[in-house]
Amino acid sequence: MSTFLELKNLSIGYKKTLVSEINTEASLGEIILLMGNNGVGKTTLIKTLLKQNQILNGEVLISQKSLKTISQKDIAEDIAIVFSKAEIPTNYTVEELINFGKYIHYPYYFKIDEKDKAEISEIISKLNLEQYRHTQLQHLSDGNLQKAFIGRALAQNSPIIILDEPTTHLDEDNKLIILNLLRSLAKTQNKLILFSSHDWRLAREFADKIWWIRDQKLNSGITEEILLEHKNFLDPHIFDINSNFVSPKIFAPQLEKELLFSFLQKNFNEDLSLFSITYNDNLWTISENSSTSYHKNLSEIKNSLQTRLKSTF
Ligand SMILES: Nc1ncnc2c1ncn2[C@@H]1O[C@H](COP(=O)(O)OP(=O)(O)OP(=O)(O)O)[C@@H](O)[C@H]1O
Repeated sequence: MSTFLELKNLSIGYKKTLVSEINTEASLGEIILLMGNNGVGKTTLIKTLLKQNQILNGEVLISQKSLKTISQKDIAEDIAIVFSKAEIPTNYTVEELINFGKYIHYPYYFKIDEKDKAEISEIISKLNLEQYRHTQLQHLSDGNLQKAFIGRALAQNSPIIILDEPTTHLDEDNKLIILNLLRSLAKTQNKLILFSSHDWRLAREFADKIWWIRDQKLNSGITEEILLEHKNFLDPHIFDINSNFVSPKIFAPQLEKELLFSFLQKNFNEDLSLFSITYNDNLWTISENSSTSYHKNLSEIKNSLQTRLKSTF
């Protein structure tokens, strides 16, 4: 894979610098998750790449061309942006929206030709939007709306697709559909996909790399390497609702780990660090010194821990 997008000593922001000395790169076929707390500058970075915001220092190279030499009009040849829900144009159908992706290449009076039409039909079918082809955007579900915007970006045929918080308004099912779709686009169509989110769980499952903004710096790396370096990102201690509660050691896949943590935190006000709880083959094992017990579900775990705590104290 060769580098397609390079950020060199890049500083971004407004009057005030938000992130400085960004040095990183990305290749076609990669999917990159842009992370960081509210207000760190994720949208500002995206706007800078789209030339909607001035570079404060350093440079951006797309396919070895400096962004400074690419006109704002031509940037759409390189980067497609997928809008979020807030920006729905009303009274357009799915097909009309996806057609717009083609217009960036032609003057305003242009009419799309047969080849473009065939390509648009293929995009609609790939996104499973056939039955909504003539539906107006305001009547679509959030997931299908997001797909229609992705369709527009695909019609644009640009090598880079950027999405600002694409999953924020989506339920879990739609989130998975969209993320799987993005992953398959990166891999099968060799697109470079950059999307921002607050959700670290998405990183592990969907991103090849993380760009992570903190303390005015952008850290970048292979997802698993960043997560190994910062194990606390994977700890489920996100919402500390119970100050006396101390978690047992939990050995389980991330989702089960988070759910068990959340369940225990709601039900115990004690230090459970003496216990280890392991999930394997749909069975939970509680170990404490030399005693071990097996449980099928969370309520059984709760009963067992309560009994053990009573006998300890
Ligand atoms: N046009 C502007 N002029 C000056 N400051 C701005 C402008 N737009 C945004 N900012 C400020 O820049 C900072 C970063 O904003 P930005 O939207 O890039 O953050 P973000 O990381 O995308 O946040 P969020 O996760 O909340 O979307 C914020 O403090 C914001 O108020």
